[in-house]
Amino acid sequence: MSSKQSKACHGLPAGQKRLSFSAVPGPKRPKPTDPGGTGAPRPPPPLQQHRDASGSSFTRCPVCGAQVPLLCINLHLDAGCVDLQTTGAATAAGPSGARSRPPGPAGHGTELQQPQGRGQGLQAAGMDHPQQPQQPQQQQHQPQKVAGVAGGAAAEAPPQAPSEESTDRASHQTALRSGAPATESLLIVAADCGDGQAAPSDAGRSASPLRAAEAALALPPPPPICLADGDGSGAGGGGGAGSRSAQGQEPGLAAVPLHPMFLPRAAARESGGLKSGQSCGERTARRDEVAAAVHLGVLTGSGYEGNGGGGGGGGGAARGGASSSLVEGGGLRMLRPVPHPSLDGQYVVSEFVTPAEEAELLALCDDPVLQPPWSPWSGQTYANATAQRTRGKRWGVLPDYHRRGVAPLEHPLPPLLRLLAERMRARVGLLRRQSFHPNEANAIDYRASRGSWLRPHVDDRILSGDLIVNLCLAGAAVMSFGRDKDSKAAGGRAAAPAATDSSYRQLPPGQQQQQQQPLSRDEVRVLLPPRSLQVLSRAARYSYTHAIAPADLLDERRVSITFRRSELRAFEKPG
Ligand SMILES: O=C(O)CCC(=O)C(=O)O
Ligand SMILES: [Fe+2]
Repeated sequence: MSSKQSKACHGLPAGQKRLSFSAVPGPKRPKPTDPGGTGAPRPPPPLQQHRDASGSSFTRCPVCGAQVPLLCINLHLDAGCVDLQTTGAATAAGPSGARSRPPGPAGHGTELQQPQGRGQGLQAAGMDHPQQPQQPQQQQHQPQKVAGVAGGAAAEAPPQAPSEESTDRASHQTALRSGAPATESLLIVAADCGDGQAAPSDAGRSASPLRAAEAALALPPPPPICLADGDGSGAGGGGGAGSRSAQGQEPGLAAVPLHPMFLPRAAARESGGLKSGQSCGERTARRDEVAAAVHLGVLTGSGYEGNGGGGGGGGGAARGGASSSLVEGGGLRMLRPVPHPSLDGQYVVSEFVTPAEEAELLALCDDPVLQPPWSPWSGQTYANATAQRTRGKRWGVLPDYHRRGVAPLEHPLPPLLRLLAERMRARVGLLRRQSFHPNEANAIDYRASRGSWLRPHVDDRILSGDLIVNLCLAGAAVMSFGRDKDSKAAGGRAAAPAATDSSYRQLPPGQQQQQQQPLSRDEVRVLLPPRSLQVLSRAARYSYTHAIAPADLLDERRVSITFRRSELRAFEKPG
Protein backbone atom coordinates (compact mmCIF):
# COMPACT_ATOMS: atom_id res chain seq x y z
CA MET A 1 0.00 0.00 0.00
CA SER A 2 1.36 3.40 -0.85
CA SER A 3 1.71 6.09 1.74
CA LYS A 4 -1.10 7.93 0.02
CA GLN A 5 -3.36 4.99 0.40
CA SER A 6 -2.42 4.67 4.02
CA LYS A 7 -3.27 8.26 4.60
CA ALA A 8 -6.59 7.91 2.84
CA CYS A 9 -7.54 5.05 5.10
CA HIS A 10 -6.13 6.36 8.34
CA GLY A 11 -8.12 6.60 11.52
CA LEU A 12 -11.00 4.34 10.62
CA PRO A 13 -13.35 2.73 13.07
CA ALA A 14 -12.10 -0.56 14.40
CA GLY A 15 -13.64 -3.61 12.90
CA GLN A 16 -14.57 -1.94 9.65
CA LYS A 17 -12.75 -2.81 6.53
CA ARG A 18 -12.58 -1.46 3.12
CA LEU A 19 -11.74 -3.50 0.10
CA SER A 20 -8.56 -2.26 -1.34
CA PHE A 21 -8.73 -0.29 -4.49
CA SER A 22 -5.14 -1.17 -5.11
CA ALA A 23 -3.62 -4.04 -6.99
CA VAL A 24 -0.86 -4.23 -4.44
CA PRO A 25 -1.32 -7.02 -1.90
CA GLY A 26 -1.96 -5.83 1.61
CA PRO A 27 0.29 -6.62 4.53
CA LYS A 28 0.07 -10.11 6.00
CA ARG A 29 -1.76 -10.36 9.28
CA PRO A 30 -0.20 -12.07 12.25
CA LYS A 31 -1.79 -15.34 13.27
CA PRO A 32 -4.03 -14.98 16.34
CA THR A 33 -1.81 -16.90 18.70
CA ASP A 34 -0.65 -16.10 22.19
CA PRO A 35 2.91 -14.95 21.59
CA GLY A 36 3.81 -14.95 25.25
CA GLY A 37 2.90 -18.59 25.64
CA THR A 38 1.37 -17.92 29.02
CA GLY A 39 -1.70 -19.93 28.26
CA ALA A 40 -3.83 -17.11 29.57
CA PRO A 41 -6.96 -16.73 27.50
CA ARG A 42 -6.75 -13.72 25.28
CA PRO A 43 -9.83 -12.14 23.80
CA PRO A 44 -9.71 -12.47 20.05
CA PRO A 45 -9.38 -9.31 18.05
CA PRO A 46 -12.70 -8.11 16.70
CA LEU A 47 -12.38 -9.77 13.33
CA GLN A 48 -9.78 -12.44 13.04
CA GLN A 49 -9.16 -13.53 9.54
CA HIS A 50 -7.54 -16.43 7.87
CA ARG A 51 -7.26 -17.72 4.41
CA ASP A 52 -7.81 -21.26 3.30
CA ALA A 53 -5.72 -23.13 0.80
CA SER A 54 -7.44 -21.40 -2.07
CA GLY A 55 -6.76 -18.00 -0.60
CA SER A 56 -10.34 -17.39 0.48
CA SER A 57 -10.64 -15.21 3.56
CA PHE A 58 -12.67 -16.18 6.57
CA THR A 59 -13.30 -14.55 9.84
CA ARG A 60 -14.64 -15.60 13.18
CA CYS A 61 -17.98 -14.00 13.88
CA PRO A 62 -17.56 -11.89 17.01
CA VAL A 63 -21.14 -12.71 18.05
CA CYS A 64 -21.68 -16.40 17.41
CA GLY A 65 -18.13 -17.53 16.83
CA ALA A 66 -18.85 -19.19 13.49
CA GLN A 67 -16.30 -19.11 10.72
CA VAL A 68 -17.80 -16.92 8.07
CA PRO A 69 -16.47 -15.94 4.68
CA LEU A 70 -15.01 -12.54 5.27
CA LEU A 71 -17.04 -10.95 2.55
CA CYS A 72 -20.24 -12.25 4.11
CA ILE A 73 -19.60 -11.21 7.68
CA ASN A 74 -21.76 -8.14 7.54
CA LEU A 75 -24.58 -10.01 5.86
CA HIS A 76 -24.17 -12.69 8.46
CA LEU A 77 -24.36 -10.14 11.26
CA ASP A 78 -27.24 -8.31 9.67
CA ALA A 79 -29.19 -11.50 9.42
CA GLY A 80 -28.72 -12.34 13.08
CA CYS A 81 -25.88 -14.79 12.63
CA VAL A 82 -27.53 -16.90 9.99
CA ASP A 83 -25.42 -19.91 9.23
CA LEU A 84 -24.33 -19.34 5.70
CA GLN A 85 -23.52 -22.97 5.24
CA THR A 86 -27.19 -23.85 5.57
CA THR A 87 -28.17 -21.35 2.94
CA GLY A 88 -26.12 -23.04 0.32
CA ALA A 89 -24.53 -19.71 -0.37
CA ALA A 90 -21.15 -20.57 0.93
CA THR A 91 -21.00 -24.29 0.57
CA ALA A 92 -18.30 -23.93 -1.99
CA ALA A 93 -16.30 -21.68 0.22
CA GLY A 94 -15.98 -23.41 3.54
CA PRO A 95 -12.95 -22.74 5.65
CA SER A 96 -11.32 -26.03 4.89
CA GLY A 97 -10.12 -26.84 1.49
CA ALA A 98 -12.78 -24.97 -0.41
CA ARG A 99 -11.79 -24.24 -3.93
CA SER A 100 -14.09 -21.39 -4.78
CA ARG A 101 -14.00 -18.05 -3.21
CA PRO A 102 -16.94 -16.95 -1.13
CA PRO A 103 -19.36 -14.54 -2.64
CA GLY A 104 -17.95 -11.10 -2.54
CA PRO A 105 -18.90 -7.59 -3.45
CA ALA A 106 -19.01 -7.28 -7.15
CA GLY A 107 -16.50 -5.21 -8.92
CA HIS A 108 -13.77 -5.74 -6.42
CA GLY A 109 -11.89 -8.23 -8.41
CA THR A 110 -13.25 -11.31 -6.75
CA GLU A 111 -13.20 -14.37 -8.90
CA LEU A 112 -16.93 -14.55 -8.96
CA GLN A 113 -17.21 -11.21 -10.56
CA GLN A 114 -14.33 -11.15 -12.92
CA PRO A 115 -14.90 -12.07 -16.49
CA GLN A 116 -12.78 -14.94 -17.63
CA GLY A 117 -9.29 -14.05 -18.50
CA ARG A 118 -9.53 -10.48 -17.37
CA GLY A 119 -8.40 -8.55 -14.40
CA GLN A 120 -5.52 -10.70 -13.33
CA GLY A 121 -3.76 -8.97 -10.55
CA LEU A 122 -6.85 -6.98 -9.65
CA GLN A 123 -7.76 -9.16 -6.72
CA ALA A 124 -9.12 -7.41 -3.69
CA ALA A 125 -5.79 -7.90 -2.09
CA GLY A 126 -6.05 -5.38 0.66
CA MET A 127 -9.26 -6.51 2.23
CA ASP A 128 -7.56 -6.04 5.50
CA HIS A 129 -6.79 -2.43 5.19
CA PRO A 130 -8.86 -0.17 7.31
CA GLN A 131 -12.01 1.51 6.28
CA GLN A 132 -12.39 5.10 5.43
CA PRO A 133 -14.08 7.57 7.71
CA GLN A 134 -17.82 7.58 7.52
CA GLN A 135 -19.48 10.34 5.65
CA PRO A 136 -22.10 11.92 7.85
CA GLN A 137 -24.62 12.25 5.07
CA GLN A 138 -24.27 8.62 4.24
CA GLN A 139 -25.55 7.41 7.56
CA GLN A 140 -28.97 8.84 7.35
CA HIS A 141 -31.05 6.66 5.13
CA GLN A 142 -30.57 3.70 2.95
CA PRO A 143 -32.42 3.78 -0.32
CA GLN A 144 -29.74 1.60 -1.81
CA LYS A 145 -31.22 -1.62 -0.61
CA VAL A 146 -34.29 -1.03 -2.68
CA ALA A 147 -32.32 0.31 -5.56
CA GLY A 148 -29.89 -2.54 -5.40
CA VAL A 149 -32.49 -5.23 -5.42
CA ALA A 150 -34.24 -3.62 -8.31
CA GLY A 151 -31.09 -3.14 -10.31
CA GLY A 152 -29.76 -6.53 -9.47
CA ALA A 153 -32.91 -8.35 -10.36
CA ALA A 154 -33.11 -6.59 -13.66
CA ALA A 155 -29.54 -7.36 -14.42
CA GLU A 156 -29.64 -10.99 -13.42
CA ALA A 157 -32.80 -12.04 -15.14
CA PRO A 158 -33.18 -10.05 -18.31
CA PRO A 159 -35.77 -12.28 -19.96
CA GLN A 160 -38.17 -12.12 -17.02
CA ALA A 161 -37.45 -8.75 -15.58
CA PRO A 162 -38.21 -5.53 -17.37
CA SER A 163 -35.19 -3.54 -18.34
CA GLU A 164 -34.02 -0.88 -15.96
CA GLU A 165 -35.12 1.76 -18.41
CA SER A 166 -38.58 0.35 -18.98
CA THR A 167 -39.02 -0.22 -15.29
CA ASP A 168 -38.01 3.34 -14.65
CA ARG A 169 -40.49 4.68 -17.11
CA ALA A 170 -43.32 2.41 -16.10
CA SER A 171 -42.66 3.22 -12.50
CA HIS A 172 -42.59 6.89 -13.17
CA GLN A 173 -45.91 6.58 -14.91
CA THR A 174 -47.24 4.68 -11.94
CA ALA A 175 -46.27 7.59 -9.77
CA LEU A 176 -47.97 9.99 -12.11
CA ARG A 177 -51.12 7.87 -12.25
CA SER A 178 -51.31 7.75 -8.50
CA GLY A 179 -52.27 11.37 -8.54
CA ALA A 180 -49.29 12.57 -6.61
CA PRO A 181 -48.79 16.30 -6.47
CA ALA A 182 -46.52 17.80 -9.08
CA THR A 183 -43.37 17.64 -7.04
CA GLU A 184 -44.10 14.15 -5.96
CA SER A 185 -44.45 12.99 -9.51
CA LEU A 186 -40.74 13.56 -9.78
CA LEU A 187 -40.31 10.59 -7.57
CA ILE A 188 -39.35 7.56 -9.54
CA VAL A 189 -40.93 4.55 -8.00
CA ALA A 190 -39.65 1.05 -8.18
CA ALA A 191 -42.94 -0.73 -8.36
CA ASP A 192 -41.49 -4.16 -8.80
CA CYS A 193 -39.36 -4.20 -5.72
CA GLY A 194 -41.49 -2.50 -3.20
CA ASP A 195 -40.81 -4.87 -0.38
CA GLY A 196 -37.12 -4.33 -0.79
CA GLN A 197 -36.43 -8.02 -0.58
CA ALA A 198 -35.12 -10.44 -3.08
CA ALA A 199 -37.80 -12.86 -4.10
CA PRO A 200 -37.20 -16.32 -2.69
CA SER A 201 -37.35 -17.70 -6.17
CA ASP A 202 -34.30 -15.66 -7.02
CA ALA A 203 -32.18 -18.12 -5.14
CA GLY A 204 -33.44 -21.03 -7.14
CA ARG A 205 -33.38 -19.23 -10.40
CA SER A 206 -29.84 -18.03 -10.16
CA ALA A 207 -26.97 -20.40 -10.10
CA SER A 208 -24.81 -17.70 -8.64
CA PRO A 209 -23.89 -18.25 -5.02
CA LEU A 210 -23.75 -14.50 -4.75
CA ARG A 211 -27.38 -14.16 -5.67
CA ALA A 212 -28.32 -17.12 -3.54
CA ALA A 213 -26.65 -15.55 -0.55
CA GLU A 214 -28.49 -12.32 -1.09
CA ALA A 215 -31.82 -14.04 -1.43
CA ALA A 216 -31.29 -16.35 1.49
CA LEU A 217 -30.22 -13.60 3.80
CA ALA A 218 -32.99 -11.25 2.63
CA LEU A 219 -32.41 -8.27 4.83
CA PRO A 220 -35.32 -6.28 6.18
CA PRO A 221 -36.38 -3.53 3.83
CA PRO A 222 -34.85 -0.16 4.52
CA PRO A 223 -36.99 2.90 4.93
CA PRO A 224 -37.62 4.41 1.53
CA ILE A 225 -36.55 7.95 0.93
CA CYS A 226 -39.33 10.37 0.41
CA LEU A 227 -40.08 13.75 -0.91
CA ALA A 228 -41.38 16.60 1.08
CA ASP A 229 -44.04 18.84 -0.24
CA GLY A 230 -42.87 21.35 -2.73
CA ASP A 231 -41.96 23.84 -0.07
CA GLY A 232 -39.47 21.47 1.44
CA SER A 233 -41.16 21.43 4.79
CA GLY A 234 -41.72 17.72 5.01
CA ALA A 235 -40.88 15.52 7.91
CA GLY A 236 -37.27 14.79 8.47
CA GLY A 237 -35.01 11.89 9.11
CA GLY A 238 -36.40 8.53 9.87
CA GLY A 239 -39.93 9.85 9.80
CA GLY A 240 -39.62 10.05 6.07
CA ALA A 241 -41.00 6.71 5.13
CA GLY A 242 -44.02 7.01 7.29
CA SER A 243 -44.77 10.53 6.36
CA ARG A 244 -44.42 9.73 2.71
CA SER A 245 -46.89 6.94 2.83
CA ALA A 246 -49.14 9.14 4.91
CA GLN A 247 -49.04 11.52 1.99
CA GLY A 248 -50.55 8.93 -0.21
CA GLN A 249 -47.78 6.92 -1.79
CA GLU A 250 -49.08 3.62 -3.00
CA PRO A 251 -48.45 0.94 -0.44
CA GLY A 252 -45.61 -1.32 -1.34
CA LEU A 253 -43.94 1.17 -3.60
CA ALA A 254 -40.43 2.11 -2.67
CA ALA A 255 -38.61 5.18 -3.77
CA VAL A 256 -35.26 5.30 -5.45
CA PRO A 257 -32.87 8.23 -5.48
CA LEU A 258 -33.75 11.27 -7.44
CA HIS A 259 -31.76 12.27 -10.42
CA PRO A 260 -29.17 14.88 -9.44
CA MET A 261 -30.96 17.28 -11.66
CA PHE A 262 -33.33 17.67 -8.76
CA LEU A 263 -30.65 18.06 -6.20
CA PRO A 264 -31.39 21.01 -4.00
CA ARG A 265 -28.63 23.30 -2.90
CA ALA A 266 -28.43 22.18 0.70
CA ALA A 267 -28.45 18.54 -0.25
CA ALA A 268 -25.84 19.16 -2.89
CA ARG A 269 -23.63 20.67 -0.26
CA GLU A 270 -24.18 17.65 1.95
CA SER A 271 -23.35 15.31 -0.86
CA GLY A 272 -20.04 16.99 -1.31
CA GLY A 273 -20.93 18.60 -4.57
CA LEU A 274 -20.84 22.10 -3.24
CA LYS A 275 -18.10 22.61 -0.76
CA SER A 276 -18.31 25.55 1.50
CA GLY A 277 -15.28 27.66 1.93
CA GLN A 278 -13.76 26.60 -1.35
CA SER A 279 -14.99 29.20 -3.68
CA CYS A 280 -14.86 32.90 -4.08
CA GLY A 281 -17.99 34.92 -3.52
CA GLU A 282 -18.71 35.10 -7.17
CA ARG A 283 -18.68 31.39 -7.60
CA THR A 284 -20.73 30.92 -4.47
CA ALA A 285 -23.38 33.19 -5.90
CA ARG A 286 -23.21 31.27 -9.13
CA ARG A 287 -23.62 27.98 -7.32
CA ASP A 288 -26.69 29.27 -5.55
CA GLU A 289 -28.13 30.34 -8.83
CA VAL A 290 -27.43 26.97 -10.38
CA ALA A 291 -28.80 25.16 -7.40
CA ALA A 292 -31.98 27.17 -7.64
CA ALA A 293 -32.24 26.32 -11.31
CA VAL A 294 -31.97 22.63 -10.75
CA HIS A 295 -34.08 22.62 -7.65
CA LEU A 296 -37.33 21.05 -8.66
CA GLY A 297 -37.89 18.89 -5.63
CA VAL A 298 -36.78 18.63 -2.05
CA LEU A 299 -35.83 15.57 -0.13
CA THR A 300 -36.84 15.43 3.47
CA GLY A 301 -34.58 15.17 6.42
CA SER A 302 -31.73 13.15 5.20
CA GLY A 303 -31.26 15.12 2.05
CA TYR A 304 -30.09 13.64 -1.16
CA GLU A 305 -28.06 10.57 -1.05
CA GLY A 306 -26.75 8.64 -3.91
CA ASN A 307 -26.78 5.04 -4.81
CA GLY A 308 -23.61 3.98 -3.17
CA GLY A 309 -23.88 5.76 0.11
CA GLY A 310 -25.47 4.08 3.06
CA GLY A 311 -25.19 0.84 1.24
CA GLY A 312 -25.60 -1.24 4.29
CA GLY A 313 -29.32 -0.81 4.51
CA GLY A 314 -30.71 -1.23 8.00
CA GLY A 315 -27.84 -3.49 8.81
CA GLY A 316 -25.42 -0.84 7.71
CA ALA A 317 -26.70 1.54 10.29
CA ALA A 318 -26.56 -1.16 12.92
CA ARG A 319 -22.96 -1.85 12.27
CA GLY A 320 -21.98 1.76 12.32
CA GLY A 321 -23.12 3.09 9.01
CA ALA A 322 -20.81 1.27 6.62
CA SER A 323 -21.63 3.31 3.63
CA SER A 324 -19.32 2.86 0.74
CA SER A 325 -19.84 0.68 -2.24
CA LEU A 326 -16.37 -0.58 -1.49
CA VAL A 327 -16.89 -1.12 2.18
CA GLU A 328 -16.74 -4.75 2.94
CA GLY A 329 -20.23 -5.95 3.57
CA GLY A 330 -21.54 -2.67 2.21
CA GLY A 331 -23.45 -4.93 -0.03
CA LEU A 332 -23.54 -7.05 -3.04
CA ARG A 333 -26.09 -4.70 -4.37
CA MET A 334 -26.33 -3.23 -7.73
CA LEU A 335 -25.90 0.50 -8.06
CA ARG A 336 -28.85 2.08 -9.70
CA PRO A 337 -28.28 4.49 -12.52
CA VAL A 338 -30.91 7.18 -12.15
CA PRO A 339 -32.30 8.13 -15.55
CA HIS A 340 -32.89 11.71 -16.47
CA PRO A 341 -36.64 12.21 -16.78
CA SER A 342 -36.49 13.90 -20.14
CA LEU A 343 -33.07 13.30 -21.64
CA ASP A 344 -33.25 9.81 -23.02
CA GLY A 345 -30.17 7.75 -22.33
CA GLN A 346 -28.61 9.97 -19.66
CA TYR A 347 -28.05 8.37 -16.26
CA VAL A 348 -26.22 9.28 -13.10
CA VAL A 349 -24.91 6.82 -10.56
CA SER A 350 -24.23 8.80 -7.42
CA GLU A 351 -21.35 8.01 -5.10
CA PHE A 352 -19.88 5.51 -7.48
CA VAL A 353 -16.57 5.89 -5.71
CA THR A 354 -15.92 6.76 -2.10
CA PRO A 355 -14.09 9.88 -0.99
CA ALA A 356 -11.01 7.77 -0.26
CA GLU A 357 -11.11 6.26 -3.73
CA GLU A 358 -11.65 9.67 -5.20
CA ALA A 359 -8.47 10.80 -3.47
CA GLU A 360 -6.69 7.74 -4.78
CA LEU A 361 -7.83 8.39 -8.32
CA LEU A 362 -6.80 12.02 -8.13
CA ALA A 363 -3.44 10.88 -6.82
CA LEU A 364 -3.14 8.58 -9.82
CA CYS A 365 -3.79 11.49 -12.11
CA ASP A 366 -1.54 13.89 -10.24
CA ASP A 367 1.29 11.67 -9.17
CA PRO A 368 4.49 12.92 -10.77
CA VAL A 369 6.01 9.45 -10.65
CA LEU A 370 3.05 7.46 -11.85
CA GLN A 371 2.24 10.11 -14.38
CA PRO A 372 2.66 8.51 -17.74
CA PRO A 373 5.34 10.38 -19.65
CA TRP A 374 3.38 10.02 -22.87
CA SER A 375 0.48 11.94 -21.43
CA PRO A 376 1.60 14.48 -18.90
CA TRP A 377 -0.79 16.56 -16.89
CA SER A 378 0.06 19.56 -18.90
CA GLY A 379 -1.07 21.36 -21.95
CA GLN A 380 -3.98 20.28 -24.02
CA THR A 381 -3.77 16.66 -24.96
CA TYR A 382 -7.36 16.01 -25.78
CA ALA A 383 -7.05 15.42 -29.48
CA ASN A 384 -10.06 17.30 -30.74
CA ALA A 385 -9.42 20.24 -28.46
CA THR A 386 -12.88 19.93 -27.00
CA ALA A 387 -11.73 20.72 -23.51
CA GLN A 388 -10.45 24.27 -23.32
CA ARG A 389 -7.98 25.73 -20.86
CA THR A 390 -7.70 22.37 -19.22
CA ARG A 391 -5.02 19.80 -18.79
CA GLY A 392 -5.55 16.30 -20.00
CA LYS A 393 -4.15 12.84 -20.30
CA ARG A 394 -5.26 9.61 -21.78
CA TRP A 395 -4.78 5.89 -21.53
CA GLY A 396 -5.57 2.90 -23.67
CA VAL A 397 -6.02 2.79 -27.42
CA LEU A 398 -5.42 5.96 -29.32
CA PRO A 399 -8.28 7.33 -31.39
CA ASP A 400 -7.05 9.82 -33.93
CA TYR A 401 -9.92 12.11 -34.77
CA HIS A 402 -8.09 13.73 -37.66
CA ARG A 403 -6.81 10.64 -39.40
CA ARG A 404 -10.05 8.87 -38.61
CA GLY A 405 -8.76 5.73 -37.05
CA VAL A 406 -7.88 4.04 -33.78
CA ALA A 407 -4.28 3.03 -33.19
CA PRO A 408 -3.42 -0.08 -31.19
CA LEU A 409 -3.01 -0.01 -27.50
CA GLU A 410 0.36 1.25 -26.44
CA HIS A 411 -0.32 1.85 -22.81
CA PRO A 412 -3.09 -0.10 -21.17
CA LEU A 413 -5.53 1.40 -18.75
CA PRO A 414 -3.86 1.44 -15.35
CA PRO A 415 -5.09 -1.18 -12.88
CA LEU A 416 -7.10 1.35 -10.95
CA LEU A 417 -9.11 2.26 -14.02
CA ARG A 418 -9.53 -1.35 -15.03
CA LEU A 419 -10.81 -2.05 -11.57
CA LEU A 420 -13.31 0.74 -11.98
CA ALA A 421 -14.40 -0.71 -15.29
CA GLU A 422 -14.91 -4.05 -13.60
CA ARG A 423 -17.03 -2.37 -11.00
CA MET A 424 -19.11 -0.64 -13.62
CA ARG A 425 -19.96 -3.93 -15.23
CA ALA A 426 -20.48 -5.73 -11.97
CA ARG A 427 -22.69 -3.20 -10.30
CA VAL A 428 -24.38 -1.08 -12.90
CA GLY A 429 -26.93 -3.21 -14.74
CA LEU A 430 -27.04 -0.89 -17.70
CA LEU A 431 -23.32 -1.32 -18.27
CA ARG A 432 -23.40 -5.00 -17.51
CA ARG A 433 -26.13 -5.70 -20.01
CA GLN A 434 -24.22 -3.92 -22.71
CA SER A 435 -21.00 -5.59 -21.64
CA PHE A 436 -19.17 -2.31 -21.42
CA HIS A 437 -15.47 -3.02 -21.73
CA PRO A 438 -13.74 0.33 -22.06
CA ASN A 439 -10.36 0.24 -23.70
CA GLU A 440 -9.60 3.92 -23.57
CA ALA A 441 -9.92 6.66 -21.01
CA ASN A 442 -9.07 10.30 -20.91
CA ALA A 443 -8.86 12.58 -17.94
CA ILE A 444 -9.53 16.29 -17.96
CA ASP A 445 -8.39 18.64 -15.23
CA TYR A 446 -10.67 21.66 -15.03
CA ARG A 447 -9.78 24.71 -12.96
CA ALA A 448 -12.31 27.46 -12.53
CA SER A 449 -9.57 30.00 -11.94
CA ARG A 450 -8.08 29.16 -15.33
CA GLY A 451 -11.39 29.53 -17.09
CA SER A 452 -11.59 25.87 -18.05
CA TRP A 453 -14.59 24.78 -20.05
CA LEU A 454 -15.84 22.01 -22.25
CA ARG A 455 -16.95 22.89 -25.70
CA PRO A 456 -20.30 21.50 -26.86
CA HIS A 457 -19.56 18.31 -28.69
CA VAL A 458 -20.75 14.82 -29.41
CA ASP A 459 -18.12 12.17 -28.77
CA ASP A 460 -17.07 10.68 -32.07
CA ARG A 461 -19.93 8.57 -33.35
CA ILE A 462 -17.79 6.34 -35.48
CA LEU A 463 -14.61 5.88 -33.53
CA SER A 464 -16.20 5.40 -30.13
CA GLY A 465 -18.90 3.00 -29.01
CA ASP A 466 -22.49 3.39 -27.89
CA LEU A 467 -21.68 4.18 -24.29
CA ILE A 468 -19.75 7.10 -22.89
CA VAL A 469 -19.08 7.01 -19.17
CA ASN A 470 -17.79 9.99 -17.23
CA LEU A 471 -16.47 9.67 -13.72
CA CYS A 472 -16.61 12.99 -11.89
CA LEU A 473 -14.02 13.80 -9.27
CA ALA A 474 -12.98 16.62 -6.96
CA GLY A 475 -15.74 19.11 -7.68
CA ALA A 476 -19.21 19.56 -9.06
CA ALA A 477 -20.23 20.96 -12.39
CA VAL A 478 -23.37 21.48 -14.38
CA MET A 479 -23.30 19.85 -17.77
CA SER A 480 -25.46 21.35 -20.49
CA PHE A 481 -26.98 19.21 -23.20
CA GLY A 482 -28.27 20.67 -26.41
CA ARG A 483 -30.01 18.89 -29.23
CA ASP A 484 -27.44 18.48 -31.93
CA LYS A 485 -28.31 19.91 -35.27
CA ASP A 486 -26.19 17.31 -36.98
CA SER A 487 -27.59 14.32 -35.18
CA LYS A 488 -29.61 13.18 -38.17
CA ALA A 489 -26.48 13.05 -40.19
CA ALA A 490 -24.84 10.91 -37.61
CA GLY A 491 -22.52 9.34 -40.04
CA GLY A 492 -19.21 10.89 -39.48
CA ARG A 493 -16.96 12.67 -37.17
CA ALA A 494 -17.84 14.41 -34.01
CA ALA A 495 -20.57 16.93 -34.49
CA ALA A 496 -19.76 20.50 -35.21
CA PRO A 497 -20.10 22.79 -32.24
CA ALA A 498 -23.73 23.48 -31.49
CA ALA A 499 -25.36 26.82 -31.94
CA THR A 500 -24.82 27.57 -28.28
CA ASP A 501 -21.09 27.34 -28.71
CA SER A 502 -20.74 31.10 -28.80
CA SER A 503 -22.11 31.35 -25.30
CA TYR A 504 -19.21 29.32 -24.02
CA ARG A 505 -16.50 31.34 -25.60
CA GLN A 506 -13.91 32.28 -23.12
CA LEU A 507 -14.62 35.59 -21.50
CA PRO A 508 -13.33 37.40 -18.46
CA PRO A 509 -14.94 35.82 -15.40
CA GLY A 510 -17.20 38.77 -14.74
CA GLN A 511 -18.83 38.48 -18.11
CA GLN A 512 -19.22 34.76 -18.25
CA GLN A 513 -22.46 34.67 -16.39
CA GLN A 514 -24.18 37.25 -18.46
CA GLN A 515 -23.21 35.32 -21.54
CA GLN A 516 -25.08 32.25 -20.46
CA GLN A 517 -28.00 32.07 -22.78
CA PRO A 518 -31.34 30.86 -21.58
CA LEU A 519 -31.85 27.24 -22.35
CA SER A 520 -34.36 26.28 -24.96
CA ARG A 521 -36.57 23.33 -24.34
CA ASP A 522 -34.10 21.30 -26.32
CA GLU A 523 -31.47 22.09 -23.76
CA VAL A 524 -31.06 20.28 -20.51
CA ARG A 525 -28.80 21.01 -17.60
CA VAL A 526 -27.60 18.30 -15.29
CA LEU A 527 -25.71 18.61 -12.06
CA LEU A 528 -22.80 16.20 -11.84
CA PRO A 529 -21.70 15.80 -8.23
CA PRO A 530 -18.20 14.62 -7.42
CA ARG A 531 -17.79 10.86 -7.22
CA SER A 532 -20.72 10.30 -9.51
CA LEU A 533 -20.71 8.36 -12.72
CA GLN A 534 -22.58 9.66 -15.71
CA VAL A 535 -23.61 7.28 -18.47
CA LEU A 536 -24.50 8.64 -21.88
CA SER A 537 -26.35 6.33 -24.20
CA ARG A 538 -28.94 6.54 -26.96
CA ALA A 539 -30.15 10.10 -27.55
CA ALA A 540 -27.93 11.62 -24.89
CA ARG A 541 -24.97 9.95 -26.57
CA TYR A 542 -25.80 10.55 -30.20
CA SER A 543 -28.34 13.35 -30.53
CA TYR A 544 -27.24 15.86 -27.93
CA THR A 545 -24.07 17.79 -27.52
CA HIS A 546 -22.69 18.05 -24.01
CA ALA A 547 -20.72 20.93 -22.63
CA ILE A 548 -19.61 22.65 -19.46
CA ALA A 549 -19.53 26.42 -19.40
CA PRO A 550 -16.77 28.12 -17.44
CA ALA A 551 -19.25 29.45 -14.94
CA ASP A 552 -20.74 26.00 -14.46
CA LEU A 553 -17.68 24.69 -12.71
CA LEU A 554 -19.04 24.89 -9.21
CA ASP A 555 -15.76 24.32 -7.43
CA GLU A 556 -12.23 25.42 -8.13
CA ARG A 557 -11.17 22.03 -9.43
CA ARG A 558 -12.99 19.30 -11.26
CA VAL A 559 -11.41 16.22 -12.81
CA SER A 560 -13.29 13.91 -15.10
CA ILE A 561 -12.24 10.53 -16.37
CA THR A 562 -14.14 9.45 -19.44
CA PHE A 563 -14.28 5.81 -20.44
CA ARG A 564 -15.04 4.61 -23.94
CA ARG A 565 -14.78 1.55 -26.11
CA SER A 566 -13.06 2.32 -29.38
CA GLU A 567 -12.39 -0.55 -31.74
CA LEU A 568 -9.15 -0.60 -33.64
CA ARG A 569 -9.57 0.97 -37.02
CA ALA A 570 -7.20 1.69 -39.86
CA PHE A 571 -6.66 5.37 -40.52
CA GLU A 572 -8.81 6.69 -43.31
CA LYS A 573 -6.64 9.73 -43.90
CA PRO A 574 -2.89 10.22 -44.04
CA GLY A 575 -1.26 11.78 -41.05
O1 LIG B 1 -15.71 16.36 -18.18
C1 LIG B 1 -16.64 15.61 -18.43
O2 LIG B 1 -17.38 15.14 -17.58
C2 LIG B 1 -16.93 15.24 -19.86
C3 LIG B 1 -15.71 15.07 -20.70
C4 LIG B 1 -16.08 14.78 -22.12
O3 LIG B 1 -17.16 15.05 -22.55
C5 LIG B 1 -15.12 14.13 -22.99
O4 LIG B 1 -13.98 13.89 -22.57
O5 LIG B 1 -15.50 13.81 -24.12
FE1 LIG C 1 -17.57 14.14 -24.41
